Amino acid sequence: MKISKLTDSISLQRSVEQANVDHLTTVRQVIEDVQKNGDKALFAYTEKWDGAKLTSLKVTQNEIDEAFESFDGQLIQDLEEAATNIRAFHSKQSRQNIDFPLAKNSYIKYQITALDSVGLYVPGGTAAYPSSVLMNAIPALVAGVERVVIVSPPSKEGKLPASVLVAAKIAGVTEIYKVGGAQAIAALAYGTDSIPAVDKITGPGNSYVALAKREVFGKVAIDMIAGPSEIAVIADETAYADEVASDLLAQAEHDRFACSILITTSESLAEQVALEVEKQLKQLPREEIARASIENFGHIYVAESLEQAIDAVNELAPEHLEIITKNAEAVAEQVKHAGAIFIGRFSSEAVGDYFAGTNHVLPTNSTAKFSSGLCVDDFLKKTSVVYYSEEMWKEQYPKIARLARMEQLEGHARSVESRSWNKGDLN
Ligand SMILES: NC(=O)c1ccc[n+]([C@@H]2O[C@H](COP(=O)([O-])OP(=O)(O)OC[C@H]3O[C@@H](n4cnc5c(N)ncnc54)[C@H](O)[C@@H]3O)[C@@H](O)[C@H]2O)c1
Ligand SMILES: N[C@H](CO)Cc1c[nH]c[nH+]1
Ligand SMILES: [Zn+2]
Repeated sequence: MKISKLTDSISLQRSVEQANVDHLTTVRQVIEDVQKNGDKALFAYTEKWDGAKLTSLKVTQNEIDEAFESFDGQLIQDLEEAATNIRAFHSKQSRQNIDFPLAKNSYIKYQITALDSVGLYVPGGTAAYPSSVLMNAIPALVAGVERVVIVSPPSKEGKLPASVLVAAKIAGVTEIYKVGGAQAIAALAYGTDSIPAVDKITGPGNSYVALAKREVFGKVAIDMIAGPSEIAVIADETAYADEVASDLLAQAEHDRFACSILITTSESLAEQVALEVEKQLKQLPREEIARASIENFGHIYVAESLEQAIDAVNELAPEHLEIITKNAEAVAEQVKHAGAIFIGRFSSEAVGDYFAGTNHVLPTNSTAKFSSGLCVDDFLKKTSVVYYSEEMWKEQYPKIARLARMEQLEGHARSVESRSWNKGDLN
């Protein structure tokens, strides 16, 4: 792994930027094709990129039940416990209503409603992500969304992994389609004969998925740009090099475009971590992916001070931030921009990826500067409501009419005044 001194300019904007341009061209063609040719295009792309020849996209109840019955009992228990933790944390998230009484028996408020339909993207190109089923579906169901749809790419045999179907059953989702990538996002946005369109698409995926979500935004809502995974670790001389290396590799193994960055105040830790990464890479079954990610987008920076490291992280706004230093909680309080923070050596990112109860669908590519991780609010809408009594209107309408005329909007002024035209109806 490359080691250099921390300067002002470090970035998560991977040189994928160039690759993204190519990916974007593909993504735009795919979306146009799905819009025009519907299911036919879905079948063609599924054969091209997933190697599966399908004649129908929908997973049957039978397939879900069979997967559940033949699945490892211990893993079902573990998934159920993870689901319980995720549900507990997300159930605490507010559907906070603001009831705001005004004078003269009037009021304004928010009316909070769940979205009617959402499409959850569950990645599956190079690995199965049952954990992403739970992370997407539980907040949607806690919010009260009626139609919750999962899309995920099938294997060459035309199947979804049993683990994904089991997690869907545990979460309580039954509408599942075997389609992934940009074509799945296009289908959810525009609808096809097999897949009726949804109102919002959430969930993580590779750069094709993330770009496709960005392209269909406006036709549907999206949660955020949750692309190839990232981690930044701030560590000082108290950290263990082998532990830090294992955390960097845990992200690198997700994707060739994943990004793992260590910022440390200890030169000696920097050197040891670099050696450890090389050693541990060989122990990973996904060595090839992890190595490509580390070689292209992995970096160790030596900072002059903890303050410099924190400033750099706030500039990076990484998807995940681990803090393995003395007084790590105090350091965490100084972080403004990160998708999720993991404090201390016993809270490695994998704890949150699977189990703690926080959400692992998180903003990447520095979008944590303005986006949050997936939560119940992503599946809710707030409609403002206004009720003015006649007395309230009588007192306020001249002010409102004046403001309208200030904007030279005579129609607005007349509209608020018009209630005085029919005097017979007033008290
Ligand atoms: N940010 C987050 O919250 C988060 C969470 C979990 C996973 N992830 C990320 O999800 C991603 C999972 O990636 P994945 O690839 O394993 O699965 P994926 O499901 O995201 O993508 C697989 C699909 O990509 C499409 N594709 C592959 N090669 C293509 C090509 N050459 N042209 C057009 N389309 C192509 C195919 O349709 C395929 O079905 C990783 O990047 C991982 O880091 C992110
Ligand atoms: N680290 C991923 C988010 O970037 C989430 C995940 C799922 N499974 C394992 N990890
Ligand atoms: Zn992970």
